[in-house]
Amino acid sequence: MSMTMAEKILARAAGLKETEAGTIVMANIDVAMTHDLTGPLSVNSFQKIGVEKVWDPEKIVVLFDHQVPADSLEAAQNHIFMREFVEKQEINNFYDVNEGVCHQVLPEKGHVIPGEVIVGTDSHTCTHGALGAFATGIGSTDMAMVFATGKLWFKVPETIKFDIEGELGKHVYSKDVILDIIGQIGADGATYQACEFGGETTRNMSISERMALCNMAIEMGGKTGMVEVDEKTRNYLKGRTNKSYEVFQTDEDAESLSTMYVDVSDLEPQVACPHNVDNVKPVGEVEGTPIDQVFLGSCTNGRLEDLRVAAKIMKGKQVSSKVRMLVIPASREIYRQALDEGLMNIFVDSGALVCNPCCGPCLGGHVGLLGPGEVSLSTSNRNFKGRQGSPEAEVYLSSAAVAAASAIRGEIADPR
Ligand SMILES: CC(C)[C@H](C(=O)O)[C@@H](O)C(=O)O
Ligand code: SF4
Repeated sequence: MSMTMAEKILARAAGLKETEAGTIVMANIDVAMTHDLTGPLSVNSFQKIGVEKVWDPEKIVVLFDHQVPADSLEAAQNHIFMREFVEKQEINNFYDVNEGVCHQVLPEKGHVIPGEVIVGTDSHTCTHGALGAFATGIGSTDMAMVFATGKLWFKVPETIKFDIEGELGKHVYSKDVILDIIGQIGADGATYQACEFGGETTRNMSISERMALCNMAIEMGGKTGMVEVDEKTRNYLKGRTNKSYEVFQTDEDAESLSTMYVDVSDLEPQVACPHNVDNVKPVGEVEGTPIDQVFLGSCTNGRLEDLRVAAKIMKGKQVSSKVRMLVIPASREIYRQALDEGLMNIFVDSGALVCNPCCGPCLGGHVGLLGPGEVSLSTSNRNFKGRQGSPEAEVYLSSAAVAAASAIRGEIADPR
């Protein structure tokens, strides 16, 4: 039977020869991730079940990233609570306040393996599909069941394949591609679909760029984002994991597969305007919009390549006196590499603030919140009302290049 990558992975995880979209399967979970914000809810629910020990401590990853270091008494208490859980359950895969954002740290540390089923109590867990896994966000009570049994049921999703073709122009990146797609099909355009990104353009993208695509699958309602494993994937995994893995590919004649053709050859830098991710416009239409803050970071665009692009634009220039710019590398590894490459000097010399790897102001829970009436340009993935602080603030989303150019200009600017 012809199947999609998502169907094949879920069938494998459920111990079945085959399955098809719409079927309910009970899958064995390969990796279960929780963090400082949703972890306490998951652990509370787990404790209510009354099971003493988690099913397999080696398959659980606990990481602190949303409020690190603790910015409130509540956050500090959450951290204490989770550290106690980790110790009691003998969970070795524990990353405290110093590693960075879960969706960057998990792949870096070799927890993301092609063909595996990864669940996390965070909606952007779909990012990990960039390495050919089936990865999805789940609720905290679902996670409690995973902790107890190692299993979770799924309705097998249909797949929408984005066949992305064309060469990206100067200062046009995967962020612009995904914003364009979301703008076209809307915030519910791929509801409960496995969003598979393919085509020549995707194949030419780095793993970081593919992660940015998959990261935002949830912003169009997707169950997960995925990219087929290739040489780049294998190279990325080298040195990060010794685990052998199975590679699954979508059969072109799979029944539950639909395809959307996306031509990006004339694509301009894109910006998502307040207050919805699908309110997307070419940068030219919003050029000149005054901004108060620029946030370069997050699990969407806080990677080394993003920092490089921004540093190149900002080198020798000053951040506008009207703007606060926050640079937050997505992980310690990225931070370290950026230091080695001299990128941090460029940011600091330009007047930007460099913070420790964390989610930062992305969801308004930590450093750099916006006040009423303020406008932010952010490389993250959501711009909902109140997302980065005050409900009376406005958030625009863009690539790192648009963010850097705008920080210098003091208003939304075209990096070209
Ligand atoms: C805190 C967490 C539940 C949340 C998510 O699930 O995505 C956050 O990471 C976000 O980006 O909004
Ligand atoms: S960086 Fe933002 S989107 Fe990503 S996990 Fe953190 S809060 Fe969520």
